[in-house]
Amino acid sequence: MIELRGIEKSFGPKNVLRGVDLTIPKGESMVIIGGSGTGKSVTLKCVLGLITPDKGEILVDGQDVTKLRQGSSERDAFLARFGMLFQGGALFDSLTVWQNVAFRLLRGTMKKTKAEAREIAIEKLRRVGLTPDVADLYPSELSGGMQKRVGLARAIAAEPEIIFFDEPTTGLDPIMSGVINELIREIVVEMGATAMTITHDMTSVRAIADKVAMIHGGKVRWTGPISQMDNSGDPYLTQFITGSADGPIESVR
Ligand SMILES: Nc1ncnc2c1ncn2[C@@H]1O[C@H](COP(=O)(O)OP(=O)(O)OP(=O)(O)O)[C@@H](O)[C@H]1O
Repeated sequence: MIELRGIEKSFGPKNVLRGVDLTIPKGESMVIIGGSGTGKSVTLKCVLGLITPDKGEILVDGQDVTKLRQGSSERDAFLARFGMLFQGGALFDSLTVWQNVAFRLLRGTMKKTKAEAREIAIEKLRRVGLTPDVADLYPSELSGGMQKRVGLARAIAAEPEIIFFDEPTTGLDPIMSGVINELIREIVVEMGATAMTITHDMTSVRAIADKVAMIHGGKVRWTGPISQMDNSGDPYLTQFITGSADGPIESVR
């Protein structure tokens, strides 16, 4: 379970987060939506411990993330429980596909032998629809959609309890986006993982979410099950999901 309580974060005069409260129960998939620059990435970075909030608590299974010291063994053990699919895949160009997937299995607390790591990598590649012959290729030899699959295989390689997806469909065509969304949903359900996703893509929201949270004005404006999103009665949420220029959200034209 992930709990954010009263998270505040400013950068200079800019108050980005003004008291974000959010609970993601164990095994649920929460998708965070909101306009550009509303603080979705800042929220995610706070949970990952990459940004320290000015105020508030972030509890992951009761442990306060904001109190873990950089570089401490507690923090390393804590991060080992997370899987992450970054925007754009973020693969290492100089490593082969299987070495990318097995990245965390080749070093640190999860270190396995090279042969074991490669075997797990190939099994995870298969899970995301890639055949073993791609294992020895380099990321630059793959299409964008295949690179996303490799990123997904890497995110699940260490069997994390919690997975983060940052804009998982950016840069993909609508059909490939649909395939990736479906895979994410299947894998999250199958692993019983707790998932937190940031996206602009409403198709992703509908495919991936159990629950949705909309961030606006530095706070969670609305949160609820995906089934209630279309009839929330909240004018901000309605404007956002329908992509309308008219409504309470100011748009710069
Ligand atoms: N390290 C930083 N230093 C200064 N300002 C920052 C920093 N990180 C984020 N910001 C500011 O915080 C605000 C929120 O940024 P954030 O990236 O979280 O938005 P977002 O909701 O993820 O947007 P998008 O959907 O466009 O990715 C922006 O105004 C951004 O300029």
